[in-house]
Formats: sequence, structure tokens, C-alpha cells
Amino acid sequence: MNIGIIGTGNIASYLLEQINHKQLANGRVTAIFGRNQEVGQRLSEDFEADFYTDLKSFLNLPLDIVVEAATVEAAGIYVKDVVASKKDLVVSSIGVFKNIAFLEELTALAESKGTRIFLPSGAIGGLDILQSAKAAGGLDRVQITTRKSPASLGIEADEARVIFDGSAFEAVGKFPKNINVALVLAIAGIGVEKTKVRIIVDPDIEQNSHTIEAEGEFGRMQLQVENNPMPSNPKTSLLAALSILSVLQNKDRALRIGN
Ligand SMILES: NC(=O)C1=CN([C@@H]2O[C@H](COP(=O)(O)OP(=O)(O)OC[C@H]3O[C@@H](n4cnc5c(N)ncnc54)[C@H](O)[C@@H]3O)[C@@H](O)[C@H]2O)C=CC1
Ligand SMILES: O=C([O-])CC(=O)C(=O)O
Repeated sequence: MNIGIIGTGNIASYLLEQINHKQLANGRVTAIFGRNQEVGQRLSEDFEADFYTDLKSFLNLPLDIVVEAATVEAAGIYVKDVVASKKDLVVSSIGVFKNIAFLEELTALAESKGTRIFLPSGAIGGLDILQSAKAAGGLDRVQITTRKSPASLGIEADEARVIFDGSAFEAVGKFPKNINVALVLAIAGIGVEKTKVRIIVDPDIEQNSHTIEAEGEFGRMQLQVENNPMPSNPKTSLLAALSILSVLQNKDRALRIGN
């Protein structure tokens, strides 16, 4: 499997290390697309993958799958071209789908091109439960409470306080680099308006914690993950990068675990 990555940051570097150096997926990252020539060149040399600043040249390569690991804004510019060029796509910046019509349009395009779109569970879990719970309707309430350090949120705080309380739609508009998890939760569950989000800045923690609560005909769920942040970007949890690696490891397997 030939893998292409959009982005030259923390997740991109992590995937290059795990896949090209440690052989933890059934394939190689053969190409990287980005804007930063200096960083791109360094990654290219360190991991023996070609670096491109021109999207058309990147998408003309024989890539099987492209991983977006950039930003919500960049995903909005590039992901449609990836699918149009008949590549499978993994999206990290799921906030790009806050207008669900765009996800529907992209899915229809993927169907017409015979490709697949993967939305990793990222820094959270419980998406299997939400999807099962709504399989016959009857999922009533979903909420995520995210607690991060001031460094992770990029704001100052002397004591813990709620800095956001609203819908997943609004949350992603205000914190596009911190709350992609709310969008995948909304897509798996009851949608961007009904999914409730609380963000707390807490100077006494170092981990990124996410607590997910859901209720419906199935019963109740509460799930909490306490994520170690990645050393090179405290906004991003290690679990988010691991979930992309896991998608790449499992995508062609005959055995599927979970729904
Ligand atoms: N689904 C999830 O649970 C999570 C998703 N994310 C998403 O993953 C993204 C990447 O995370 P990190 O690697 O930690 O961030 P990072 O900040 O270390 O890297 C982002 C990279 O995107 C590049 N970039 C920005 N705009 C670009 C453009 N227009 N064209 C090409 N490259 C562009 C930057 O140069 C940088 O290399 C985050 O921005 C966020 O949207 C992050 C954490 C969790
Ligand atoms: O990595 C995390 O804990 C969550 C995050 O940044 C995001 O969802 O964008």
C-alpha cells in the first residue's frame, strides 16, 4: 500500500516514524504534501518519502490512500480533490464536516469513484456504542466534556473554568484544533446541533481528558479517556495519531472488530 500524507506536522511525523521506520503498517508512506519546504525536505530525507508542494503532482502519484493531517481549513481545500482522484481518504481534521452537507457530497463522490473515506475515532472512543444505539433510532442524548491544560488550549488560566458550553457545530468553529472529537461524535451519533460540548481549561492537569455521556433506548453510557498529549504538539493526544495508524493497519483486513 502506497500512503500519501497531507501535512508536515506532529501527526505526519509520527506516522512516518511508525510506518517507514518501524514498519507498523502494511505499506509505506511514499509521498508527503505540504507548504513548508524546509520541514518537508527534512522529512523527505529522514523517511525516504518524496515531498510535494503541488497538489496536482502529489495526486498524480500511484497512491492507494491519502491521510489528511493538516488543519480543518486545509482539509476544506484538499479533501475533495483527493477523492476525485480516486484515492481512499483518511481525515484527521473532522471539523471540516461541520456542515454535514459537505460530508454527504464527499461520500456520494466516493461512491461514484469506488473509493472509501475513513473517519478515525481520533482521541476518543465509544463511537461503536453510539452507532449501535442509533441503529434502530432511539439515541436521545450525547455530550462530551473535554478538559485540557492551558498549554494545550493555548490560553492562560489560574484555575479550572468552563470556557465553552454549546453545540458541536459552534465548538468546532471556535476551537478547530482542539475539538475535532466532537464532530466525529456528532456524525456517529445525533448530529452537530444536538451533540453538546463543554470545554474546561484546567491548570492542574497535563493530560487531555474527554468524557462522553450518552443516553437512549439502549440504556446509558459514560466513557472517559485520559490522553497523554504528544510531545511535539500538546493540543493533540497520542491516541489521535494511534487511531490513524490503526485505520491504516486494519483497512484491508478480512476480519472486522466492532460495528
Ligand atoms: N480527530 C482527532 O481526534 C484529532 C484531530 N486533529 C486534527 O489533526 C490535525 C493535525 O494535527 P497535528 O499534526 O498535531 O498538528 P500540527 O499543528 O503539528 O500540524 C499541522 C500541519 O498542517 C500543515 N498545514 C496547515 N495548513 C496547511 C495547508 N493549507 N496546506 C498544507 N499543509 C498545511 C502545517 O504546516 C503543519 O505541518 C489538527 O490540526 C486537527 O485538525 C488533532 C487532534 C485530534
Ligand atoms: O487530541 C485531542 O485530545 C483532541 C483534539 O485535539 C481534537 O479533537 O482536535
